Amino acid sequence: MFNKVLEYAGSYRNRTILSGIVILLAVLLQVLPFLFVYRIIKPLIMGEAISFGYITVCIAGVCICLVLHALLYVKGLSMSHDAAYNILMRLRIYLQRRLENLPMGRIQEKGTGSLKRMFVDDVDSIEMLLAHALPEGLGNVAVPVMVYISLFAVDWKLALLSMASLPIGMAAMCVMYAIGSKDMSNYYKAGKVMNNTIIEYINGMEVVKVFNKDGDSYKRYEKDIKNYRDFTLGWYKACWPWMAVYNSVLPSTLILTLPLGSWFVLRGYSALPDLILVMCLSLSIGIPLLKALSFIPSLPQINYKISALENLMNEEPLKQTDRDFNGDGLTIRFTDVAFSYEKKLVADHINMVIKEGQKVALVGESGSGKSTLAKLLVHYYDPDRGAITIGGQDLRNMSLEALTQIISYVDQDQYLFNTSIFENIKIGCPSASREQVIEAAEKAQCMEFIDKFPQGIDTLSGSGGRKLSGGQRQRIALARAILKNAPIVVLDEAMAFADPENEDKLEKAISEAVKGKTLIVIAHRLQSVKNADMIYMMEKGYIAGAGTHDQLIRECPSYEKLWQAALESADWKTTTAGKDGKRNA
Ligand SMILES: Nc1ncnc2c1ncn2[C@@H]1O[C@H](COP(=O)(O)OP(=O)(O)OP(=O)(O)O)[C@@H](O)[C@H]1O
Repeated sequence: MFNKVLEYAGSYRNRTILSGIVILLAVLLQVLPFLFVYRIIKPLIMGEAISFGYITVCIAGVCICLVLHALLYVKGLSMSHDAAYNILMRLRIYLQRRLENLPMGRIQEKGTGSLKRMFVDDVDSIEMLLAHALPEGLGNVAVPVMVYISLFAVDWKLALLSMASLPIGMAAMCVMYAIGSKDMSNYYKAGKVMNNTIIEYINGMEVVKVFNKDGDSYKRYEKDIKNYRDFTLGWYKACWPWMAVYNSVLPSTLILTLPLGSWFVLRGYSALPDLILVMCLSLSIGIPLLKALSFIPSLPQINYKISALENLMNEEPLKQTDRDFNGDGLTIRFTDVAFSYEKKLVADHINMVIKEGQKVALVGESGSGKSTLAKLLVHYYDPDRGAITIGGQDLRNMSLEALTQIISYVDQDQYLFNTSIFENIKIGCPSASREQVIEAAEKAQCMEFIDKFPQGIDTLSGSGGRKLSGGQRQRIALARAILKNAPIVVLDEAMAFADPENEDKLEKAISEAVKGKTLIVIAHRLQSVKNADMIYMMEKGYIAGAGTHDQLIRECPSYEKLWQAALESADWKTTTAGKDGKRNA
């Protein structure tokens, strides 16, 4: 466990080790006063003559040891904390770099809750290991070991007596550790579920209120936090008895030394001064032993968290190189592509050719795999089989930066940062001038709502773009794409938030964003993609048909069925619109 963490320590590794040595010296200075006490008690018991000056020197020795102990302990702890927080910082930076190299899709799947827990809580818990358990634990274990060795040099029989509590204490400790480790994964899972439920509860509060489901939602929330409480208490209850045993037995070094040691002295097997020395030193190691033991209950937890972090670090990174895009043209080609989420195959035998400048639509029922193909094209995932190339260059054979320079991807849920609308659009091209940003906003039909804000384009969009409507957020995303001016545009349900009022505006924004570019569009509304150069009909992860609208109507029954359904739905909307006089289709 220590080794795993120290691998990320870099130059702070030595500082952590040095802090351990300083604390070890501090613990030694905590034991030394007992030797001074022995130097006073022994002559008194043995009836030897000692002077007041001698006693004063011994007491001064005790005081100096205690002061030095305090100073060194503080110094050691400050060094260990300094090293620990620097290592945590390195670990977080390392995790962030690993995360950046993971497929984007995998990052999204993990969810904000669990990633936050790993980056914040799990990494924080390592502070205990580095700043305390490692330096303090080592010092507080090493000194008792040294003391025991010197006790053996004094009188091996008495030394054995003072160690009598060790086997029972150690056995109790091992049992506790085993119980702790066994139930750790359930305890951790319960924490994870509670974490996700809390985040979901907060995120979904609006929906819960709208559907008046306060009761149900709260019940699940309550169930999960109760579950966590029960797991935690169950886990502690299983560990506590063993903790009590080793906490009380281990430091009880006098339990046999006093009665049996006295008997040894009376029978002449041991010398009285040796018994006094052994008793004094046995007493001295009680505090360090207890201190060392105090870290043990948290070790299984920390070990588990470190393993979880290691798993994240060991996840297979996205396959990419640092090459620029140097393809021959911009023809996109999917060759026998297959892809699964976990073990579930969601796309298979995908063969598609999208020529430069073509407008191509992916259609099909919900869950048929359209978005997955878009995500594969923008390299959110690596395909399990087959290849995706642009201009003959495999996506895995270029850097993600190179790919993002030639593709703009707009999906239903574009994230807006809590900065101004201007900054949010500028992300599309960080070097763009204010005029260029405004021009892109105009082309994306954003100015009409931006002008209504008192601060115009400098209005803050709120966390995640909360101050804007879904349709407005989508138009800002399109403005980003217009500003980016990449030659390939992928639109996934770009009209998802379109209401009759802004449908026209969105359509205009889209036609500006895709002018003269290759377009791959995923749309539920078949009418909007009827004129595409090529339509791919997806069915349960396969391409069921490909061609123009007219070809598919003739040759692909599933497309024909989907088209009929689309017409019926349009009819229904027109009829309903006719009834209340509003335009709905
Ligand atoms: N992150 C994921 N993990 C596991 N399964 C997923 C994930 N994303 C999608 N799926 C599954 O993969 C299949 C294809 O999903 P995909 O989103 O590609 O379909 P789609 O045709 O775009 O659907 P829609 O039109 O509803 O957006 C579905 O069965 C879906 O449940």
